[in-house]
Amino acid sequence: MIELDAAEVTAWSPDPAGGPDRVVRLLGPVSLRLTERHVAVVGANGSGKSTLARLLNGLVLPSAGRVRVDGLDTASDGPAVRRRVGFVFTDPDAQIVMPTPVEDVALSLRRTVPDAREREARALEALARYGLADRAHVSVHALSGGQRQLLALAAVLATEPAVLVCDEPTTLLDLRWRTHVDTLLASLPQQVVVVTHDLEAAARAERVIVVDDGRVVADDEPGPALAHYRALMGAAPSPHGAEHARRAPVTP
Ligand SMILES: Nc1ncnc2c1ncn2[C@@H]1O[C@H](COP(=O)(O)OP(=O)(O)OP(=O)(O)O)[C@@H](O)[C@H]1O
Repeated sequence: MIELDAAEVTAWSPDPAGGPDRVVRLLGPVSLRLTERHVAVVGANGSGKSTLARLLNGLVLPSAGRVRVDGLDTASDGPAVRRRVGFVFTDPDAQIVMPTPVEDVALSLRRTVPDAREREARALEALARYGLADRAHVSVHALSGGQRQLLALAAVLATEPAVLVCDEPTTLLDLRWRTHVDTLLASLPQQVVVVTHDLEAAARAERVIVVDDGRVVADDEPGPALAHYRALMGAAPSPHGAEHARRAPVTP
């Protein structure tokens, strides 16, 4: 379980008026218990979604309050937390570092699988699982954007994290790849927390957290949470009622 207790993130920021740097609050205080298998985080640009996502695996540490994953504190147990919580960035190029897919996935296994041959075999298995078997030995530059995002996911998932946090994993993808990655994320056995601007994808989560101006302003099932977000953005309600569909009563 992920627990945030009055977690706040502050940073030093230059004063636009030319005065001394000031401390600005980027997020919080936020208190949450995340137990659902699929949680979506939505909000305007610059609202604090990435900051919240990064708190969950210790990429960002709280300036005040605490963040714990299965009882492990992100501030004092960072490496153990990062073994439990995998993180996928919007831009796969931010996390692909090796020349070929098989080497890249193998790199992510370096701590858990000491034997190089076993590591390569496990990397090939992971690539096959995510539909990249025939791309295992090509240059990563020969992969499409969608294939690169799949590779980034495969490399993280190969380490078998208990939780996967994805920061806008489909923003750079076309509709076909977006659907593919969304379907993959929905099928994973682990807890998945996804930051997204895709409200249809958010509507399929069990819980939606709406962030605005560094605060959680709604935290609910998709219907009410996304209605709140649309109202906040001054957007018209969903024409298809997409965010209500999942929760519609089922009549026998
Ligand atoms: N290290 C930092 N120092 C100062 N300000 C920061 C830092 N990191 C983020 N910010 C600011 O904090 C705010 C929230 O940023 P964050 O990246 O969490 O927003 P976001 O909701 O993920 O935005 P987007 O949808 O555009 O990715 C922004 O105004 C950003 O400029």
